[in-house]
Parts: sequence; structure tokens; C-alpha cells
Amino acid sequence: MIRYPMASLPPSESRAVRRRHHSPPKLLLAIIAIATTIYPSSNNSHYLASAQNLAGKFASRPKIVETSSSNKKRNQKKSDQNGEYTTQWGSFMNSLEGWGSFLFYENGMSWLGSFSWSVVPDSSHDAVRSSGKRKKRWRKENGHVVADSSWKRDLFAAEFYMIVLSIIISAAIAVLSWIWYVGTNLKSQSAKTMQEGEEGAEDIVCENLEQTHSGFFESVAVGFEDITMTLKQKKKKGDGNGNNERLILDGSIRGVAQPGRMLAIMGPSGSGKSTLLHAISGQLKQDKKISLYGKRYVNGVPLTGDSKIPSAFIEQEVNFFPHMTVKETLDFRVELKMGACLKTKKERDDLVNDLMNQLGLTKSANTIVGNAKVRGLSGGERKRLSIACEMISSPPVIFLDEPTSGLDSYQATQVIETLRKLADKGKTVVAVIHQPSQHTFQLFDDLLLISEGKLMYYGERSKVREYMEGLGYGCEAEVGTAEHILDCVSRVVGADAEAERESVNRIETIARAADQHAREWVSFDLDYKDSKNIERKMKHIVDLTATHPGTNLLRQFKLLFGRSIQETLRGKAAIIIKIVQQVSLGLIYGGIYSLGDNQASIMDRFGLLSLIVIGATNMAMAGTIRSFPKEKSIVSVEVASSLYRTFPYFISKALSELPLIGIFNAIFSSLIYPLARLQKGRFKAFLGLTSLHSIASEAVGLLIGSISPSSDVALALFPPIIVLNIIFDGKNISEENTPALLRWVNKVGLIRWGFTGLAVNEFQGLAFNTSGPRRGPVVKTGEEALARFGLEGKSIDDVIGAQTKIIAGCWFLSFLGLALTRQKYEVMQNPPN
Ligand SMILES: Nc1ncnc2c1ncn2[C@@H]1O[C@H](COP(=O)(O)OP(=O)(O)OP(=O)(O)O)[C@@H](O)[C@H]1O
Repeated sequence: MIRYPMASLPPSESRAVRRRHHSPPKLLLAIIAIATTIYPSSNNSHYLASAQNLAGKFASRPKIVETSSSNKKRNQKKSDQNGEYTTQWGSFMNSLEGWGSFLFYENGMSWLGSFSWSVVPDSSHDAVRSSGKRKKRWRKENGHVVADSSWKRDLFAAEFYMIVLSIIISAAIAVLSWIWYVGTNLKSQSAKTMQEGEEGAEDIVCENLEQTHSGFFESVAVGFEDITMTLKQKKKKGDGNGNNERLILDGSIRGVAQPGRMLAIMGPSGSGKSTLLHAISGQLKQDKKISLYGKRYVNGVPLTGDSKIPSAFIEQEVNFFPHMTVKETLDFRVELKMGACLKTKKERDDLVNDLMNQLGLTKSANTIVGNAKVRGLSGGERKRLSIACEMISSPPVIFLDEPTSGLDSYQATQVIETLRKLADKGKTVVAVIHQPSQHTFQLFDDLLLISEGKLMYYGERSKVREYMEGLGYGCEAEVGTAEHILDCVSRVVGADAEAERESVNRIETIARAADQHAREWVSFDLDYKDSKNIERKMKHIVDLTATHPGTNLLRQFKLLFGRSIQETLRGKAAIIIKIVQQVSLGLIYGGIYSLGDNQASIMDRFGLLSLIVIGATNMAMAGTIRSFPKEKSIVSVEVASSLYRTFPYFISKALSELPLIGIFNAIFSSLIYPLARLQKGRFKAFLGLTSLHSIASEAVGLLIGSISPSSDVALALFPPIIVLNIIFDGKNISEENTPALLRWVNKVGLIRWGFTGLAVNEFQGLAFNTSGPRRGPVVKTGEEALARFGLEGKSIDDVIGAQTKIIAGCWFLSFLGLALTRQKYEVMQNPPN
């Protein structure tokens, strides 16, 4: 429905406004009109039509005339009856769509253009589809457009500003899209050029993977020095001397993690261990408050800031899909990561079996991973599974952040013994360890001890006790070394001021000694003549391996779709709960409502349909909002490690939800339909509409989940969104009285469209008798009843169109939300001299 308010202006003013309105964009529009006309594409006529329409909109604006007040009233009434008045918003969206589509098309981003087509409101589409139609409507009024005196001339100015705004927004989006598009292309092109005679992306990844296991990468020593990390703080938290930077790592830290050896990073809580590990491995999450400096070396070759070390990084907390078994989890990852290189199933199975053997997981191969709610692997097994997942491509270096946290001493020892075996095979292992047992501690070769961001010791683990004794900090034989050295470098905080002062002095003494010894302990022989070339080659190899999945998009989709379906079907508790919900709701509604054909049944029908829609929206949206952020935390890690791309994940996720939605709705509909005695012969449409509505509600839930940084934020957004949808469901506030800024909600109102669909389906073709209580005049037909709610002229097609646009829009935005929130990491700068 097009709604278009026209200003009522005296002829002189109207001419002036028309001049103002026409002049500025005319030349531009003429150019666009010509450009779009000669643009050689028949497939994209929609975009051309949009731009041409926009041009035509200005070129053919009809004459505006003042009418007498009685005429105005009559015409306004007629216009209201026909629903023919239009809104500023429709006009704005018309312009935006025209420009947006045109610009996106120009930039080869036709998919973005399609999106603009799918999310803008109906009115703008109608307007775009035929400006001629609009002209006809105006001509109906004796060749004149009837002006409404309530609209002032500044409307035209406002419209013009909106168009300018739309141009700016569209142009900005188009430029950003272009930069993104070109950037991505350049990136993949530059990666490809390093390979000669390449046959396909998958082969390149395989070749690179092979290179990371041989020659230069066969055994890797990771060196680091002068690591400094500062954190900007709010002024209030500064040191009082105007310095609001907190030193987390002070630049004294240096060391080398050697191949075939295990390096433990230890220190009191909050001393900067995790920060150091993340900084060395290049995994420190980007944060505006952070400044990171230092130097890193791979086999003595200095790395530039953003170079990656060919390594695995195992975070403290690793989440998995809880219903997959150990073997399935590894199968899935091996196929994604190595599918192109290990072509046969047997080769992949061998790798999975080998990994399970190495990590001591063979016995648990068929146990589900589990989580806090679903019982599955033990903490230690889960930790070993996360190591196995990272070892699939067999990187030469393994970084681990507190691999023993949350484990009992037996499990902790098992994990460290597993790492020991990997080190014995030549891997370089670096792990942050918190309070290890004596046995676990002894499995490490080297130790890097820090306190308050300062180096306390770097060297062989076995010599640290002797070293501390040399500095005058010995201890009794029965005290374990790990415990003793942590005591030596911990500040005493509490009531005893003397003990605190003493501990501060002790830390200062140990730090000074460590600084003195540091250069003796570690030196970096930079005698690589060709170090620049080596580094460049390494950067290419590692970057390509780290940024390219090992399988093509189709295979990624297949595997992800399979996992999604499997995970949903195995969540039996969730399925049973949902079935119980649907059955009980169907029985409750069906038990209460028994619709007849008297006057009271009209309101009852509207009430029931409204309840069905609100209930379905709540259930579908809340379920997705609750579950998706958890899944997102797993998926974003998998995408960041280039296991697969966001696009196939998203498509598989969206599609895998559909079958269950259909089944749940079928259960509900087949109960409520006969019980509530809804109109015969309309069941199929009822089922289709409720299913479509549930899909749309899930799509909105997906959007909220994907743009929210946490599940708490997502849950907090749920009530206001539901309330907005209920307010704008078409019955609670009239479109005319809706604040201008919120009118768009009417067009995308989930509940409004859901209700409209069910109401049209139910009421069309019904006849009512005149008996029974009623409020207002007698209503004899379903069509009259629909008119009471302003739903005359609405069709099921309108509803399907609107819901489809909502689904497409939400899916697209959710995809963007996921794709654009990819984790970025701090780049290590060279230390300032
Ligand atoms: N991005 C950041 N924003 C705010 N503070 C940070 C950030 N990164 C590190 N810090 C601070 O730096 C200090 C060191 O943190 P880090 O996690 O490295 O310590 P840790 O030695 O690993 O501690 P724990 O053993 O308790 O895990 C902490 O005080 C922490 O609050």
C-alpha cells in the first residue's frame, strides 16, 4: 500500500518548492537515467528499474494544486478509505533502494543490492515497481494531486534531505563493500602468487602444510626479547603523576623455547603469564587500550609484527559441540582441515586413530564430549581432545594457556605427560602452569619465571632452586621447588607491613639479578644472511595455511550441515521439551476455545490467532537467543582457525533448523485446528503460515544472537524486541499515530505479519449469524470482520512476501554480524629505542 502525504501549498510556493526540489539532483539523476539505460545487462533489470525510477520520480512529479477545504476533506476521506495516502518513509526507502541497488550493482555487489530489495518495506517496492501506476492514481483526481493541508512545504525539503542522506549512506556502504571485496581478492591473489604451477586452492594449502613439516619448520625454536605491554587506564586509576598507563610486561622478559623441550611459564596470579604467552604466539586480542612491543624470532630469524608462528594455541577453556563423540569431533575436523590432502577415508581414519593414540583418547573414542549440562568426557580428556584437535596439522610449536587448570592432580599429570611425549617427538611446547605438583613440574625442561610483569628467572628448570639459593633465598629440602620459587617471587599483601616491604625488596633484588643475567642466558645470533627472504616466505606459508580452510565450500557445507542436524537430533531432551510445549499449548488453546459462527466468535477468533502468533514468536525467538550465543563462541573459534568459512556455516545452520520447525508446527496445528474448530479447508495454509512465522522468529533470534557480544546481552535485548513487536502488531496503535521514526517497525513487525496471515486465512470466506453478544455493529462476513481490523485488501501473498523479506534480511544481517565480528589480534611493534 502506498502512502504518500502531499503538501498543500499556494501555487507560488509550490512552484518555488518544486524548483528547489527539482534543481539540485536533476543533472545527477539525468546521468543515472542515461547510465542505467545503456548499462548492458538484462539480468539486473531490477537495479536499472530502481535507479530509473528514482530518476523518473523527479522528472515526472505531477502538478500540485491547492483544493478547497471541503474538497480536501472529501478527498482525504476517500483517500483514507482507499488506503491510498503514502508516507515520507516509503518515499525515503524508495530512494534508498534505488540508489543502494544501483551503487551495489555498480560495485559488483549485486547480492547486497538484492538484500536492499528484500528488506525494504512493501510500499517502497510498490513505488519502485511502477511510478507510472502512481501517476495514474494522481490523474484519477481530475489530473491533479489532491493536497492535504496538514502537510507543510518543508516535507519536500525533508524528502530531499532524506534522499541526500540515502545517497551518502549507500555510497558509504558501497565504498566499504568495495574495499572489503578488493581487499579480500588482493589477499587471496597475493597468497596464490607465491605458488608456481598451482592447480587449485586446496592443493596450495596441502603444499603449504607439507612445508610446515619439513626443512626450516621441522624443528622450531621460538625466541623473544624486550616484550613490553602497557595498558591505558582511566585517568582516575593512574599513578597520580599524570601517568595513566599501567605496565603489564616491563620489557625485561626474554627467552627461547627450544624444539624437543618443554618451557613452563610460571609466576604468581596476575603477574602477566597469560598475557606473555598470547603476546609471543601472536594471539593477544586486539584492544585499543593495549600497546605491545618486542621482538620475536623463529629459528633466529626475526619476525615482523604480524607474522605468525607455525603453531597450535590451546586456550584455557575450549568449547565443543556436546553431543558429538571424540571420534566424530576428530573426524569432522580432520576432514575439514586435511580433506584435500588426505584424499581417502582410510588416510583420514589413520590420522584420527593416531591422534587418539598419542593423546590417550582411544578408550573414549565413542564417548560424547559433553558439557556442564550433558555428561561426557572428564576435564582432562576434554583438554587432551582440544590438544588433539590442534595437532591435526601437526604444527611444530604448541602454546598452551594453563592446560591443567580445573583438573585434579592425576588428570593434570596425564595432560602434561601427553605433552612430554609430543616434546620428545621434537615439538616445541610452551605452557603457562599454575602451581604444578612436584612430579608435573619435573616433566618440564626449562622455566620462565615472572612476577609483576618482570623477568625473575629464565633457564633450565633443574637449576632454579640452586639459583635462588645463590641469591640468598634458599629453603628447606622438604619444600617443593615449584612452591618455593613461587613464594620467593610473590608479594605479601595484607596486614603485616614489614612482611610486605620485605617481599617487595626481595622481588626487586631477584628482578635486578635476572636483568643482569638475561643477556648471558639468551642471545640471538642474527647471522642469517637471507633472513628477510626467509621471513617473507615463512609469512606467506603460515598465513596461507592459517587463513585457508583445507576443503572447498561445498564440502564445508556438507560437513557443517551434517553436524548441525546430528547435534539437533541428539539433543533429545530439548526435542522432548519442545514437543511437550507444543502439545500442551495445543491442548490448552483447543480446550478453551471452541469457535462457532455467532458475533462473539469474531473477537474470540482474533484473540486466539493473536495468542497463537505471540506464543510462537516467543518460543522460536527465545529458544534461538538462548542457544545461539553458545554455539557462536565455538563457531567463531573454528572460523578464526580457518577450519571453515562463515558462509557455509551460516547456510547450513539456517537450513538445518527447518525440518524440526515443520514437525513442531505440525504437532501444534493438528491439535489446535480441530479442537478450536478453525475454518475447515484452511489447515494446510494455517500450517504453512505458522511454520513460516516460526522461521521468521528464529531468524530474528539468530540476528540478535549473532550481533550480541554475549548471551546476557542477547537475552537483555529479547524483552524490548518482543514488546515492540506486540505494540506494533496492527491492533494496538494505528499506523497514522505511530511516531514517524518508528513507522518502519510496522513493516517488519513479526507479530503483525504473522497475525495478518492467520487472520486472512481464517476469516476469508466465513459467514456469521447475527446472534450472540457483540460490541459494535453486526458483522456478517469474514471480509467485514477483517475490515474492522484494517486488514481489508491484505492477502496471504502479502504476508508470505513480507515474512520472506524479514527472513532474508535477518539471515543476511546475521551472516554479516558473524563475518564482521571476526577476532583480530594485536600486532607486536618494534620496541622504541
Ligand atoms: N586486555 C586487558 N584489559 C585489562 N586488563 C588486562 C588486559 N590484559 C591483561 N590485563 C591485566 O594484566 C594483568 C596480568 O594478566 P594475566 O592474565 O596475564 O595474568 P596471569 O599471570 O595469567 O594471571 P592468572 O594466573 O591469575 O591467570 C592482570 O592484572 C590483568 O587484569
